[in-house]
Amino acid sequence: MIGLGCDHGGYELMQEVKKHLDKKEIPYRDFGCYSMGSVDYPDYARQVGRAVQEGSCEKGILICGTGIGISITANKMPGIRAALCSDCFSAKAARLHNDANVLAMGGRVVGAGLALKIVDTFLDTPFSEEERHKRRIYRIEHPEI
Ligand SMILES: O=C(CO)[C@H](O)[C@H](O)COP(=O)(O)O
Repeated sequence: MIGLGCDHGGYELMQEVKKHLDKKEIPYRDFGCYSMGSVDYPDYARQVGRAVQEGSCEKGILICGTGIGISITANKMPGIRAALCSDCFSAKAARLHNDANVLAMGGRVVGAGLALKIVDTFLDTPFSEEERHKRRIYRIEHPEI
């Protein structure tokens, strides 16, 4: 299950992402927003972040205008590793190296064609399980080490 969240700046691109996931029969839960009306992105980042923290969603996709505010918010939540991506190389590395569990994108930054490729790359790439990456990820949540 993929958790989806956006603000008004990401709403249109999120509709494209939803159509794409529908075509691929990938299940998702849409936490909103549900229109182009102006909203506050922290509300949606937190709902998706909580679903990923609790395990009801395996991964999340967050979209605001730039992807910046929504990823900053998600990254303040323990256990959430949100990667703001505008290219497939970063999306792949975010999974391989960082075991990112949330993909963030900017609806005013990337076009739908590229965004859907980024989504596919993110969802299809497993974590590398390499020791150095595991150690570094552990250290993200353990600043005392
Ligand atoms: O990208 C964003 C946050 O990082 C927001 O989508 C953006 O700030 C919304 O702006 P506005 O209220 O002017 O439409």
